[in-house]
Amino acid sequence: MTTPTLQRTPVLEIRGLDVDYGLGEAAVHALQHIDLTLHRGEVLGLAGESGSGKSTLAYAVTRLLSPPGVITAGEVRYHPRDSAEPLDILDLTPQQLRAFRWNETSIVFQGAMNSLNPVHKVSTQLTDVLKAHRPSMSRADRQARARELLKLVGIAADRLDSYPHQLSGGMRQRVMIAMALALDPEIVIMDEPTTALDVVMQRQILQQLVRLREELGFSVVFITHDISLLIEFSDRIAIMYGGRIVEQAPAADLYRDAHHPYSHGLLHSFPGLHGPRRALTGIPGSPPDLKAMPTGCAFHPRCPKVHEPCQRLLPVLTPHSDTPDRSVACWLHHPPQGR
Ligand SMILES: Nc1ncnc2c1ncn2[C@@H]1O[C@H](COP(=O)(O)OP(=O)(O)OP(=O)(O)O)[C@@H](O)[C@H]1O
Repeated sequence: MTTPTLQRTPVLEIRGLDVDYGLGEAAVHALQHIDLTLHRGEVLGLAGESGSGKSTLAYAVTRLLSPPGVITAGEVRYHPRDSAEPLDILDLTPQQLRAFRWNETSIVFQGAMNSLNPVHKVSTQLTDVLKAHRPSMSRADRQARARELLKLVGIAADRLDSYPHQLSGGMRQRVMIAMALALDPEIVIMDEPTTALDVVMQRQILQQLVRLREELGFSVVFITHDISLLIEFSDRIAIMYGGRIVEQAPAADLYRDAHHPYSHGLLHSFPGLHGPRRALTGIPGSPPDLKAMPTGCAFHPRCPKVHEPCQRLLPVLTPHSDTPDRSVACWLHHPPQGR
């Protein structure tokens, strides 16, 4: 776990975000009422089983959702560093959106290292990003920036002349991270950035990313299936289940004491890298089918703590009264009143 010097200034505020795949009766509600804040300089981890909506959230906030995905409600407010006025990303024109992407935010997708163009040298791929978005930059400056970017991610500058197939998987992934940082974005979204790599390489790359974040001050949304990596490298974690956030907490607090039975199950489905041994229990059953969601709390059919209101009433994400930094959507912690 990192020990951040967190400034609690929001850089991205997601409010009431709903995303469907498809229209009308056939629509699948992939995200429902997502409220989430990314603070400047923090690493926010997103966890949840396959199909819980993590990638949909990443695509929606960058307006990269392709049909049949549609944003049906909500706001995504971006706070530029030098401006008092936030922008609603969902209202940006295509031209504003182009400037927003790369300049302000960038994404490293799942399996990104395989998206390098095999017929172009690393230098061309890095300088092309600069050419497209910084047209006034001279050729020499672009080359210098490309060298600097490779150095940032721990690759020797002489690799600029390599083709992707001449690099290892770890190096290709570092090149993708260098590309994501090319225009000094405020937000970097990493969707399973290191999954294809071995564990040692994954940790090295993430350690470097966290160091760069401290040096350059960007914020990170980090999505991975690997909960131990998430706990180690995130400042805060949001747990998703069936298209909703069911718990949010600082990573250390979540690790010590998860409030939602689903978070508890996720954390006890993997062996921790540090700390005392704990019994692995896993989670019985499988993730919900979004086309036939259970009534009440979507987790209730799998929940070891299920009790009366859970089948009937949907719990909403509610801040903890003593620690407002934590919130949970569970009737165990916020019993229904008068219903
Ligand atoms: N193009 C699509 N059409 C219909 N449904 C989709 C589409 N893309 C995603 N979904 C559905 O939306 C839900 C959320 O998917 P998403 O990929 O965001 O989950 P995820 O948590 O990122 O999963 P993973 O960890 O496997 O990447 C899933 O139930 C999925 O079936």
